[in-house]
Amino acid sequence: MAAVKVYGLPLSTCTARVLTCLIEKGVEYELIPVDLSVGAHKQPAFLAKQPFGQIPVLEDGDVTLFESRAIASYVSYKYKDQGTDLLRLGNVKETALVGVWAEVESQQYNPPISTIVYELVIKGMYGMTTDQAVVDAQSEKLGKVLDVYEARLTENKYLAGNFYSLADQNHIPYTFFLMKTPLASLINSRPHVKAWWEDISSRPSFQKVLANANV
Ligand SMILES: N[C@@H](CCC(=O)N[C@@H](CSO)C(=O)NCC(=O)O)C(=O)O
Repeated sequence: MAAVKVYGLPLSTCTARVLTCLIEKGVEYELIPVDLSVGAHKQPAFLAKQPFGQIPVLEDGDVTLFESRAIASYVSYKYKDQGTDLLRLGNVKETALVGVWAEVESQQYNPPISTIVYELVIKGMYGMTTDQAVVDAQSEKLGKVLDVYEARLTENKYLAGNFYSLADQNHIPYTFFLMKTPLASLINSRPHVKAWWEDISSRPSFQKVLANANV
């Protein structure tokens, strides 16, 4: 029985963000499915773990956490001496740059890409109609963010420097879904961004998340 429990669904983007981190750090975990389709995440038992009623939640002994990025940071720090060095704690400048680009993912990249994925992927799963005006507006915003990434990745193999880090890793789940839409062009039209995406998404950790989700 693994000490670490993750409540979520294997291909929910935010659950995948946590699972990818656990695997990259070589941490055993048990995934406990939460059936969103029946509203299990809105029931009192789950709300007691996650007051906003969203997945994922991580339980590690007497620690119960939510917010996937905070969970990934916790895992990266607690298990800093095993698996990939995702926080670069031996070099304060590198740690700081990991923090900058992890925040860029959350504040600049996530808002447009999560809206695009909702409109082009999630809505379709529930027979809802895409709002193309929203997609167009968010595509323009994401394009501007990716222009910054293209310039950064021309100088550095990864976002925080010439090392893979949590900053890169946090991008993977939503970008995976974007690449299944016609707006994959936003990534593929930028050569350094495209090379970066192909590199980070081919890592065994994320490939194992996909395999476990039968994708
Ligand atoms: N900022 C949070 C977002 C969690 C979230 O939206 N979870 C979704 C599934 S993943 O896309 C969710 O639980 N949706 C159901 C709902 O919001 O009711 C995080 O990073 O963990």
